[in-house]
Amino acid sequence: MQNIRELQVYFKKMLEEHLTCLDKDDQRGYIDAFLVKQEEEKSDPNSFFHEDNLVSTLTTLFMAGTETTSSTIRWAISFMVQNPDIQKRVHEEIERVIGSAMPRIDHRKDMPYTNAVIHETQRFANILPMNLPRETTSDVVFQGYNLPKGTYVIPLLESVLYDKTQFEKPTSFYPEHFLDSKGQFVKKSAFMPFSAGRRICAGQTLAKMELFLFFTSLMQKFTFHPSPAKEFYVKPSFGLTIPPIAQEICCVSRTYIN
Ligand code: HEM
Repeated sequence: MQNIRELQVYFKKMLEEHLTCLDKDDQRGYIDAFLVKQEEEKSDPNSFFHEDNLVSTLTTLFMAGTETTSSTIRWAISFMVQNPDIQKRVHEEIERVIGSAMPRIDHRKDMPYTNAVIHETQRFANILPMNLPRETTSDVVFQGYNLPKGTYVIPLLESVLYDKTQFEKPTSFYPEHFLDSKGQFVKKSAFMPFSAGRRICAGQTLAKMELFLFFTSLMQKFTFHPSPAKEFYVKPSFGLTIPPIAQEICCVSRTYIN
């Protein structure tokens, strides 16, 4: 998919296909539910349920929901290559809790170390350091500062994710940030890669499930090593979000899996 325009053309085509076999008593998902609502409200000129909004929300969901997760997984793999001891502990936990079964989301509560590694990946990778830009819709007084209506606001997530009053080793990859002394997972209020407040990431729950399932599935099947031919670096690149730079790595199949 080259750009937003191409994506929109693709979604418009998809809507036409959905319309040809739409059954309001057997809705297949978001698009069908939206189209049924659109039909119900077609006489209302102020309805939000029209084609432009459907294409726009689909484009937003697609763009917000793909690169974010894939960049985070790329960081997680990079951190595993860079930290073989941490990778080994994740493998051990997977062997103990999941074995060769297919990873499921209910495994997560029994996998504090892996969960901490994923949280630490999101904290340390910091893929949206400047969040999404926002604008005040009315005059606001925030902590003694006047922000007139129309003020451009860039909440710096990085300032929280790397806050040394909240994280013991903010500039290191340190999964223990999310573990207590007994090795149990602990939540941190400063863990804000999804932002906070009313405009917090709409896909947060889905993203957390995806990250756990994708990461454990990859780690169950592979051990990740640096390529013997090239030096391995963990460095940020550029993009809509911030992924790591592209690198050659070796993915060695884990033999205990049949
Ligand atoms: C690692 C994965 C993800 C991260 C780190 C992430 C992070 C964020 C952040 C920081 C925002 C801006 C919130 C704000 O303005 O305060 C955001 C917005 C949003 N995200 Fe995510 N996101 C992720 C995955 C997803 C997924 C999987 C979806 C859906 C499929 C999604 C859908 C959205 C949408 C629709 C918004 C806009 C919300 C709004 O403006 O009200 N995100 N995300």
